[in-house]
Formats: sequence, structure tokens, C-alpha cells
Amino acid sequence: MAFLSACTSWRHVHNAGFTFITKFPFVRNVHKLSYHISPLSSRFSLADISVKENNHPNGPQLRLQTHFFHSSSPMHATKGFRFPKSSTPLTLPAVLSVASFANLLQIPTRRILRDLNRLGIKDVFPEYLITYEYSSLLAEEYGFDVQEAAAYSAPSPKSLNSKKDSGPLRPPVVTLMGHVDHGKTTLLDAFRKSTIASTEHGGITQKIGAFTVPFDKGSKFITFLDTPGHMAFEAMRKRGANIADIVVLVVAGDDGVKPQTVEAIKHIQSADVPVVVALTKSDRPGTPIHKIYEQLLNNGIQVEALGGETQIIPISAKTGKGIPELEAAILTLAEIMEIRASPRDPFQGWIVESSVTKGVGSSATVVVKRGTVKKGMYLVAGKSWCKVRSLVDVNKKSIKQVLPGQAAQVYGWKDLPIAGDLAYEVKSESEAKRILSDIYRQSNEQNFYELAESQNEQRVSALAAKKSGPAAIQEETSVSKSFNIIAKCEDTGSMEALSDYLKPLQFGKVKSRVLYTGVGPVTETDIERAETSDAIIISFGVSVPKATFRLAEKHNVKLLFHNVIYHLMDDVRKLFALRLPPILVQRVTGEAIISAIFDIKAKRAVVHVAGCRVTNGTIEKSHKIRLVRNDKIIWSGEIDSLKHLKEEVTSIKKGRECGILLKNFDEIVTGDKLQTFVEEYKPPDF
Ligand SMILES: Nc1nc2c(ncn2[C@@H]2O[C@H](COP(=O)(O)OP(=O)(O)OP(=O)(O)O)[C@@H](O)[C@H]2O)c(=O)[nH]1
Repeated sequence: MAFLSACTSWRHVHNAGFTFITKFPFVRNVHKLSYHISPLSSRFSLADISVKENNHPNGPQLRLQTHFFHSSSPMHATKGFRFPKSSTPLTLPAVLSVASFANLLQIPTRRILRDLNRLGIKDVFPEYLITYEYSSLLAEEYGFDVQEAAAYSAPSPKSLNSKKDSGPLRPPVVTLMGHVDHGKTTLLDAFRKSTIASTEHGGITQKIGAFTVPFDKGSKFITFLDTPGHMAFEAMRKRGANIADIVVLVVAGDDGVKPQTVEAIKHIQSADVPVVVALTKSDRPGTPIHKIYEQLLNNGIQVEALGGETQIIPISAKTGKGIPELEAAILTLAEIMEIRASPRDPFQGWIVESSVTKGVGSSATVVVKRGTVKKGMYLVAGKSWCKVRSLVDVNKKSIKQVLPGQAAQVYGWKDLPIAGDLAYEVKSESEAKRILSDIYRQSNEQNFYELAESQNEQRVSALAAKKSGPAAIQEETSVSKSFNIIAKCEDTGSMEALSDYLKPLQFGKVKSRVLYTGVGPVTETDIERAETSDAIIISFGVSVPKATFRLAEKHNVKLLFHNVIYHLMDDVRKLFALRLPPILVQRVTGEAIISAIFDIKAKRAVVHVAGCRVTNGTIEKSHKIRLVRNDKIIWSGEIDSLKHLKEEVTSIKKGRECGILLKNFDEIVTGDKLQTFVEEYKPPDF
């Protein structure tokens, strides 16, 4: 097994025996298969295994070639079956059941089951799913010429940040990046003379906004992308850096370099994009400029004032100070970079955001990197295509075309493309459909492989658990505990951010499981699915009508609605904590300090009674009590007697004095603290 996995070039191994082809992502199946075939070696003389890695168009492949040669080989010795005389061409899907495979090959199912069994694949049945590498192996051994389906043929995009483009200069795409609340949107407002920042939910940006702003009396333009600073939106920031020609890194002068500034710098560096630093809020007193220079330098920004090439421009979006200098710096940098694109080239660009509007359908914000988008054109992006129905610019004005370096809303998508998808022009509806059918086929293959793998794995572990008895079954079920979530969002960008936050949630053996996410309102189907799968539903940014809340309540489904990511995160964590096994905690109900010790004669001996003043809460006689000395719990137990003056009482409130006799504990000293407490179960802090 280890031997097979170690092979990276043609090798020959004696005493082995058949052929299979596997794509790189499923190489781990090689291990499984090699495990499965091991029983064979004792039964058959197997001839030759060759392993080769080559440059297949679908990615690296491992090809293992072997030949059954022995007369006792199950395939060759099979009675009553005539192999195709010459190799008959056969195309196999990614995954199919044993029964369908048998049908396709016109070989009796029981014979295939038996041969699989002999190959070491035990407990197979007609519905058992076999993946391509198994089916192709078998089919070849039955004499078929297995042919692979055509590979995905979408045009591969040239680098969209190519500096080699010819054509006229185009407006630069400038992404604003930085830590939350450092002033990105307010800076954009200053450029646009708008007031977006004041209208945002929770005062934070939660989606990428694209705005084309005129400068120099309309002779020049810059297309700005505003990115969210909250930690949850890392994927959007990364995308923002990848799409940008230039990044403006926003750092608040009064706060300096913070975690999301550092993260933004990493994305800027990995996208290899030039940067200008805007030192915002410089109207506030005491901006420690040199400290910030050092922080930036320590994170790889070569500050101009310290001999590097990156300009740091102090600005105030409130007073307008430094704004013209920042604008000039961006335009000069763009001129030096000579960002060119021909409007006549085939269109290529990026989807930066996408959403569904009731009555209008799917729309996507597209940034054009080269070529022109016009009404009537055919576009493909991700798994969607579109005949451009209408175009709307950033001022919500209907336009006829979008030129390179500009952003606009494109309407007419058949399905919703996803933020971050590459968008490109195709010639016709039929070309778009052909490309998409290839894309879908590939993605279905991947899904099928995963489905088959998980089903087969489940079977293997179920069998193992059955053999090991009830304890193993118990262990298995406790591992698979999950906090199921269905999430509906306003747009694909927030859907991605929410998924990125939800998917890794885990505490001990309890894990989150995002059943699915979608764009649009919560539907009755979502509620029914949540009910059957014991899931909560999250609606992020899409308001939920009262009737939907009522329906969810009727089905006993928890439905959360939030506009602001950090409020949503708080609530999700609370609900997750409720699914965790509760922990036993001691809640202190009263505290008293021992100020004197009285020796009292009891029936047979002298006992020490603690003379106390209650300093916090109420001392309840019925509660448990513990003694704390030098911040350490020395003892815990029960109260034997609680007295106010001479009267036995059940409780004593803060500020009053009392005498406490502890049950079976006598070693008290003045200054000790007595705490009454109750024990309760509560969800662990998560
Ligand atoms: N005094 C002063 N306040 C500013 C300046 N720029 C932004 N602010 C304030 O800083 C706060 C945050 O500003 P935003 O523009 O929303 O910050 P942001 O970086 O876009 O925030 P996120 O997008 O949520 O990451 C707001 O209260 C602004 O009014 C500035 O130059 N001077």
C-alpha cells in the first residue's frame, strides 16, 4: 500500500495484477484499492503494476497498468461470457451503481458482484456505487475500450491584471482596504461627495460596493471598490485585492496597524498590486505618524518617508485635508502603470457582487477589465449565463454599454453568478450552454465522487461498528453530533462570508453543518427542511415577514434574522452553546467574612461559631457553603445553624451580621470568607 502511494514514475512490480486510472483528487482511492486487492495476491498470480504521473488536461493523473495473465484470473476464466472481440468503445460516468454498470456492459450483475468480491471489495450489492476508477478498471478487464468524456472547454482567462494589454488608457480599479472603522467608506464618501457611511446597518460595510467617480472635471475616472473591514469578510477583501489595479490601504491615525490591516497587507502582497496608504482621521490630535510608519514597515510596506516607494498620505475625510493629494497620488500611479485595455477586445471582468431583486430577477455587479459589455451580449460567469437585458451604472442610470475600467449592474442572468466569479463573453446562447453543461458535468462528477465515497465509507464504518458491538455504535453516534444550519442571505458575497464563519464552528465533538445557503427570503420549504433536519435558519440581511416567523414557530424551528454580522455571530454562538452538553457550575448566592469566632457549648463538646458580616448577596441556610482562605477553597459542605442574634433564621441579607455553624467543620479563622452557592447546569462558554 505504502509502495503504491510512493510511486511517482513508471515502475514495475511483480506479482500484482490489473489496470485502473484515477484522477489526482481521488488518489486516496488508490490506497483503498490497493488495500482491497491485497487478498488477491494470495489467490492469483498477478503480473505487473506500472504507475505513471502525467500531464493530463484534467490535472495530474496516476495511471496504474497491470495485466491479468494467469489462467485462474476471474475475468478470463469466467464461463459463459464472451468478451468483445475487438475493444468496444465505452464512456463511463463518474459514478454508477453496480446494477447500471452491469446493464451498460450487458454482463450479469451477479458476475460483476462476484468479480468485485474477488478483487477484495466485499459486501457489495446491486445498488452499491462504484466510482470511475473501479468501473473503468473492470470494464477494461472485460475488454472494453474505456473513453473519457470531453474535458471542460471554457476559454481560460488571460491574466486580468496583464500590463501587456494594448489600447487606450482605462480608469484604474482601486480597492479600499483596511481594518474595521478605519474610515474607508467615509473616504469614499469624501471622493464621491456622498453619505453612504451614515446609512450602513450597524455602521459597518458588509458588501463590496463599486463606484466610478469622475475627477479633473470629468476628464478622468477611478472605479473604487469599497470592502468591509470586519473580520468575517476576509474572502471579500481578498477578492478586492485580486481585482484591483491599485489598493488604497486605509489606516486610522489614532488606531494604527490592526489585525485586518495586517491581513489586508498579506492579500495586497499575494496579489502583487501597488499600494498607497491613506492615514485617515488625521484631524484627530496626537496621530503617532512615526510609530505607524514603523508598524507598516514591520509588515512589509516600504514607507516612502523611510526610503521605500509606498506613499503614506495623511488625510481627513471630515475636513477634506489631504484628499486632493491622495487623488493625485492614485491618478499619477495609474498613469505610471499605463493601465490599458481595448474596448474592442472580447469582454472579461469580475463579478464583485450579485443578488436577486423581486420582480427584476438576478443581477450582478460587474467590473470590466477588458472589452465592453453591451446589451444583447452573451456572458458566462461561474455556473450561470446571461443575455444582457439591461445595464445600470453606479448612479442607478440605465446605460447602453460598460467600458473597460468601469463597473455596472448587469441584468439578465439565468442563475445567480457568485461574487468572485470570472465573467467573460461568448458568441452565442449555444456556446454559453455548451460551456455550462461541461462545467456542470465536472461539478456533478465531483459531487458524485464525494457521495459515493461517503456512502461507501459509511458502510465500512457501519460494518466495523457492527463487528465491535454496541460501544462502538455509541461512540460513532456521539461523534456525528452536529449543529445544523440553513442560511439565507441578501447577496452572494454575504452568503460566502457567513458560510466562512459558520462552517468551522466546533466545540468538542459538536460541529456546525451548513446544510445549504441561498440568496433570497426564507421560504416554507426552508422551514420544512429545517424541521426535518433539526436545523436553525438564519436570514442575514433579508427581512423576515411576521407570517414566516409564525410558520417557523409552528414547526418548532428557530429562525434568526439580523442585518449586522456581529449581532448575528453573537446569537449563533448562543444557540450553538445550547446544543452542547451542559456543564455543572457553582453560582455564589451570598458572601460573608468571619470577623470573630465564638466557642459555644454543644451537647457533648465545644464548637466554633463564625461571627460574620454578610458582604454580598444573601446567605441562605438551605444552600451549600464553602470556605475560602487566601483565594483557595478550603472546604465545602452545609450550614448546621444560621442565627441572627439568638434567633435561628433561614437567610441573612447583605450588610447584616450573623452566626454560622458549619456542619462537621471546625477549623475556621478570622478573615476567612464564607460563600453560599447553588449548583446549576449551564451551556459552556463558547
Ligand atoms: N474624525 C474623523 N472621523 C472619521 C474620519 N473618517 C472616518 N471617520 C469616522 O470613523 C467611523 C468609521 O468610519 P467608516 O467610514 O464607516 O469606516 P469603515 O472603514 O468604512 O468601516 P467598515 O467598512 O465597517 O470596516 C465613522 O464614525 C466615521 O465618521 C476622519 O477622517 N476623521
